[in-house]
Amino acid sequence: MGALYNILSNITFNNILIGLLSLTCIYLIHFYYKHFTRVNPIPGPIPIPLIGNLAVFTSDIDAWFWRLNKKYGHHGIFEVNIAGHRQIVITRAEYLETLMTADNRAHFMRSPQSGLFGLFDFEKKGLALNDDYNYWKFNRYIFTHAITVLTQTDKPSILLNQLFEEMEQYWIDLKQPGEREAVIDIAAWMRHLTMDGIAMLTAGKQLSAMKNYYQKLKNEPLTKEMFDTEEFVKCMNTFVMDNKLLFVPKILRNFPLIKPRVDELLKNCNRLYEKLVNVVKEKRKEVEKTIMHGELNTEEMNLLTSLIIANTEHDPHPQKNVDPSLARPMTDDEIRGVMFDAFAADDPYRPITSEDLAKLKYVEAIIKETSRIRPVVIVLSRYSERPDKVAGYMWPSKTYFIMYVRGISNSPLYWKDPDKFIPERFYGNQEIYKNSFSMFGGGPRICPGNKFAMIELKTLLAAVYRRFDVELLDIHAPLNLRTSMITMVELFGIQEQFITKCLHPGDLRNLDLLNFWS
Ligand code: HEM
Repeated sequence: MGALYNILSNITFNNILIGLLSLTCIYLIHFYYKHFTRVNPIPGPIPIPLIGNLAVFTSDIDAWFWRLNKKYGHHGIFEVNIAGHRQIVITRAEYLETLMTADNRAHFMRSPQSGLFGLFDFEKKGLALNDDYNYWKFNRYIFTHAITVLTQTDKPSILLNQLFEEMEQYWIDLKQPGEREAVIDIAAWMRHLTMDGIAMLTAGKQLSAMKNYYQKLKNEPLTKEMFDTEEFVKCMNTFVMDNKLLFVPKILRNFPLIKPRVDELLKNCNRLYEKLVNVVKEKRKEVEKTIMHGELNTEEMNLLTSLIIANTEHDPHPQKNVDPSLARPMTDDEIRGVMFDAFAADDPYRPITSEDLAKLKYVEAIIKETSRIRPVVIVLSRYSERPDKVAGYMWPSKTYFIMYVRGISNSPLYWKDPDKFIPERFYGNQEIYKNSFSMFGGGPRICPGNKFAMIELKTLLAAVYRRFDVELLDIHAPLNLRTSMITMVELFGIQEQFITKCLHPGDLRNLDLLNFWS
């Protein structure tokens, strides 16, 4: 005890400083030693310890990947480092085969829970960020089943037609008397319409997001309902755009510049979770009541009801010979996780029927060509659980892979004149090079909402262009896109503080001009 006291009392400030510097030096030497002796060294920017490549956090991810692909992507593979994790970026369609194969158990997972993921309760919840294989499989199984049942009905297109009609009325009303045209922020309207649609389809619940947005544009006095809905839309938007923070290494969580942003995102997420869990609880009570009165109408079910009764004795579509670990009902929190995914998954009237939709092949080609040039999801990630050969190299387990979807779908290797907008590429019997177009990803984690999303996109595109003559307000204005986990048109207004800032259509820059057909 005395010796220890002697040692401690002789430590000076200089000793502490030297100690800290030595530790930092050892860490740096260790980091760069590991970097320069890594398995399969391939080209890529040199990482900074802890952070990796700083550009991930400071610049637009889409523009960053585009630049890196031009510099390093020629051989079909390069590497980056995100928050201390080496990531192998694949830029050739032919190298995706192994990562996209449905039964290759080596690459089922998207990424292990690292960075700050643990704070946000994604572990074991939902699908998109769920990285516990067994829980993901359970959620995926129930969600896919529920959404498949829904998309086999006419419900999604009937609902979208109704929503479009509602939006149309607001647009016409926003037009000044005597004018033939109005300036409309299409991106903001589509976001509100999507929120209304998802709320209706998932929970059978009126969110009135469009109505409230319209009232806001009309400068009508705030009601609690308007405030709650706009807050929900704003919270979702904040999560989708600010989720880069999830990759910040745990050790930096309390750093002065990072802490307030993480706290804000966490507060934001918790607000969303609370709202969603309340919806689930309410719906569960309602379902229990209808079951008690023998009134459960399985024809009229929405996604939430399907999720609540899945694997219970009231499930109208029980699956046979199911792995017993998949045969239990979902908890409220698990349902909340799946609903969160459905809301966060972005995309954006004689009513258009499902037969009409099947015929709209050219509209589908336009959607695909737009998505080829500017995919919503520019990169897909996978994490290997076992050693495997990818892009000609043997990789150990626990390797992170990134499939650079935007680079591949714009590569002259697979597309003639890749910069040109040619929907005909997807029309008729044109051959598409395997894995060179992955709008909805591929393999076991392919987007389970893909059919629903296509119905939504086709219905809305056809409905808007059937009724309106659409022109860009400024054809030369740059595309106002922002990429986090997904690429979106930047929304004006929703990013702002709702109470302090109310926008008039005239305030909006870079928007769409609609000439009404009168
Ligand atoms: C234009 C619309 C959409 C696009 C472009 C899109 C695209 C994607 C992509 C690329 C993935 C990753 C797939 C992979 O890793 O291989 C994904 C995953 C997912 N999407 Fe979509 N999606 C859209 C709409 C939707 C909708 C409307 C829903 C729900 C109703 C949805 C639910 C999901 C879920 C839950 C996942 C995670 C699946 C998993 O990890 O197992 N998506 N989506």
